[in-house]
Amino acid sequence: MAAALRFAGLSPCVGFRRDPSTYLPLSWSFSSKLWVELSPRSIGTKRARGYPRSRSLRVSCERGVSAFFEEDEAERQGADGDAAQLSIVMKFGGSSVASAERMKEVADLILNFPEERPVIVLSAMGKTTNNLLLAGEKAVCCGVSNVSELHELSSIKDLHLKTVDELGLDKSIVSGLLDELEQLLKGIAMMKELTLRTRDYLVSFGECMSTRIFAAYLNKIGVKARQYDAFDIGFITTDDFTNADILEATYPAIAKRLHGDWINNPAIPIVTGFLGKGWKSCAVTTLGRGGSDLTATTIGKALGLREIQVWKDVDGVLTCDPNIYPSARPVPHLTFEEAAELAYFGAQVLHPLSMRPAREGDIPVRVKNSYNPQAPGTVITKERDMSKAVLTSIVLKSNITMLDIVSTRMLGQYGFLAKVFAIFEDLGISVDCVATSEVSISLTLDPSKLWSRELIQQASTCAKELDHVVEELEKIAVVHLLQHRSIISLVGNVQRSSLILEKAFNVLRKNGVNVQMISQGASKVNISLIVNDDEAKQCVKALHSAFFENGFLSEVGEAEFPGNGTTIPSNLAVM
Ligand SMILES: Nc1ncnc2c1ncn2[C@@H]1O[C@H](COP(=O)(O)OP(=O)(O)O)[C@@H](O)[C@H]1O
Ligand SMILES: N[C@@H](CC(=O)OP(=O)(O)O)C(=O)O
Repeated sequence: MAAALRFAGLSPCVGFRRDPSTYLPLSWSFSSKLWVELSPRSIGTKRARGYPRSRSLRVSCERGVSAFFEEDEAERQGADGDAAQLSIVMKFGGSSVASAERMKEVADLILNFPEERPVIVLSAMGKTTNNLLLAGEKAVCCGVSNVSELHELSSIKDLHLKTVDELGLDKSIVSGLLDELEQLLKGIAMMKELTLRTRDYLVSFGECMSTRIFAAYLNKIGVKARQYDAFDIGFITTDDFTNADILEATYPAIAKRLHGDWINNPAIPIVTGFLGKGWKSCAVTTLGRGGSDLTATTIGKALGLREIQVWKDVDGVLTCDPNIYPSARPVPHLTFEEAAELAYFGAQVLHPLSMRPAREGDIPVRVKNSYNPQAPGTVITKERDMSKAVLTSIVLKSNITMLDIVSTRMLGQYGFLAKVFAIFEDLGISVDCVATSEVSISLTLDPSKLWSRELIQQASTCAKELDHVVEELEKIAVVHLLQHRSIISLVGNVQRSSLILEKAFNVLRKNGVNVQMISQGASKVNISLIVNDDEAKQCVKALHSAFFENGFLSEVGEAEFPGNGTTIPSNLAVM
């Protein structure tokens, strides 16, 4: 859904957003000051068909100069011919493409929907990203001559060469990248340093290899496919290596590239998840762990697709992390807001930012199980019937740091909260949950920033950073740093917060647990309870039993899941 526009002899490209109130940068490389606006006449028809019918687009620059453009003929033809449009995006995570066998199954799955014209987004095979990160860390201190012997490097090589072999493909599809990877690790060993920028380049090998293998396999079995590296087709990000944000300019750029190629020579696009290109550095960036979900929703919005599918190894978004509670059940329907809150508060199943493009584009997201495609999965949409909903899911985020901050001045001191938050702003640390009075404040620190540092094993840096926060706060307050806490988030219909809290506190009281802080976000879909780390898992199990397994009024009730005879563990007290 892109159009090439002619302007003063240039052909900058734009994609069309669905929201008529928003404007697009015409082209990130062309001029960030130039914006494109769809003429009002085009909005209605575009919403209905996913493409603007109007041929006239008004373009204005900051000084108010306007001009009219004409769409490129070839793309107009493509856009008008509905049969030619790409229709959905399907993202397959690492577990879905962990082996040759799995890749064949994914190919079958795609072929089972011949009426769809999907864009495919793939993550790295199995545990490849973790192995790349570990190999990088070991390379820093193992010495150049020992790099070839690194266990993680051997695992990566074995997995990819075996997969290529079992799929009957040529070794050359990955051998060049594997050599390059080894050279990179030797470079890291020589420098004895692994910067965040190099780390992102290092992990990018995972997605670069999985997509090349899969595209080659599809071509081999007679299904035309084309591989794309996201950083080469317009995924423009900030330069925050390991946690980059996608910039607005990405949408028109990828729409133009994917749509243009599809019109000229249709082939299923196979795109690397997780990766982007820093807008200043032009280096490879990554979108944070699990970032392929975000790649998929970004493509969905950019192309105005009908549906975004994320294929996992579970039957959808579950009522709780199955690693904590194996009998957790699939949640049939969620709103974008609920899913975003679940992801933000720690449910590993979705990337925390992945709901944003889907919500902005109003495109349904379906979470499906590639190991069990028959399962209905979870559908995530803008709205759902909340009349019977109470609790949707319980999420646990462990190893949280909590701060109790009490003003050293007496009551009536205005500006205290502002001063506290200014300190966090200065230090670039964001806050998760907050509870306040006029002179005191309890808060938890957003661990995502600290997590990424933990990943690179800079625990000492992390501790130093916390010391620094406390030092600054102690200039205006008495501060207690409380570590090893957990946030239990109750995501659901907070219109019924009294009911949820009554039930939850009864369960916690019977289990002898004292809640140390409670916070209800403005989003009104989440109540967070802070407890000690060592009590948290038991609490989640007890809460899950009480809310989902005792006939308690809940949208996820027995009627929808007949025959689920899960028993309550005997060591838990529930209502
Ligand atoms: N509420 C939840 N619902 C579903 N899965 C969850 C939830 N919380 C944690 N998980 C974990 O998330 C995993 C799926 O996410 P992820 O590993 O990122 O998938 P993929 O790599 O296939 O994209 C599941 O295997 C499960 O262990
Ligand atoms: N491979 C990356 C990106 C990703 O999204 O992976 P997955 O879809 O397997 O969670 C990671 O492990 O973080």
